Amino acid sequence: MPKIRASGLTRTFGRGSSRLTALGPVELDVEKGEFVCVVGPSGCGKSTLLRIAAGLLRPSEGELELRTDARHPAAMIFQDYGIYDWKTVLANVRFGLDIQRVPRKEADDRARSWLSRLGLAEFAGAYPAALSGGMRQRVAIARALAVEPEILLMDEPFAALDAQLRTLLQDELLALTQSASTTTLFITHSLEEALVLGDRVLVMSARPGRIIAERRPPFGRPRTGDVRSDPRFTTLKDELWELLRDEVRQEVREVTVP
Ligand SMILES: Nc1ncnc2c1ncn2[C@@H]1O[C@H](COP(=O)(O)OP(=O)(O)OP(=O)(O)O)[C@@H](O)[C@H]1O
Repeated sequence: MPKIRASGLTRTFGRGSSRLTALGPVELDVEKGEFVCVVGPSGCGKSTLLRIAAGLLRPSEGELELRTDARHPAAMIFQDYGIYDWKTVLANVRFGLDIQRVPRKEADDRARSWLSRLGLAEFAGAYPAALSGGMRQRVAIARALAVEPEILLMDEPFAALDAQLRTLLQDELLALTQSASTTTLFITHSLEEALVLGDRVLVMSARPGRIIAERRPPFGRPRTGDVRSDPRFTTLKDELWELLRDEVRQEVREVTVP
């Protein structure tokens, strides 16, 4: 049984002459423990897909089903971190556990243990304003992983970070999701990122976004960031870009030609 299944999933926005089909139809199965990356031109509906998966938006047609049990929910990480500035780092990481009514002591212990895994132990009592962008993003990751989610939904979580930090966090995410067998749906603009992280990379068309191709990077599991220097890496990246180029052109044409 797949952990995520979309069938005939479509989303439109607006009405009448301003009606716009943003996404679909999308057919998608993500198996337990699989890491699936989605790439596609700007505006093709990637975030819409993820927001539907997170229950923040409803499909217009079709459905998207997440199969989790109550103890291991789905967690979502956005590009803009989504952490609360008025809560300490520890309280931010404990947030999902508090919602799940995990007893205080256990929640504290679990939150602290995730903070130390992500190198943030000494910042437990700090407020997010005192942290760098990379540290804030690690708080968001710790918060999502602390609930031990069965499914992790990530919308360009590293897009705002510099290249070095991004590489570092990709490697951390690889290690964390592999050790916990988390099922992950990950949106990115970066083909490199998709190839480092994904068991599968799905390529979406220009709007309305449909899945037009799929590639399986031939790097085994457990995997580390070393795959970046694998000769097959560049070949695959070129191949993905080949698939994507026409879609990006189409999107640019739509934006520039009224
Ligand atoms: N709430 C909304 N109301 C109206 N239109 C919307 C809404 N949300 C998204 N759209 C439109 O739907 C289309 C898809 O948007 P979406 O944000 O899902 O694309 P995306 O692939 O994530 O884009 P990007 O890569 O630039 O982040 C866009 O044309 C966008 O303007």
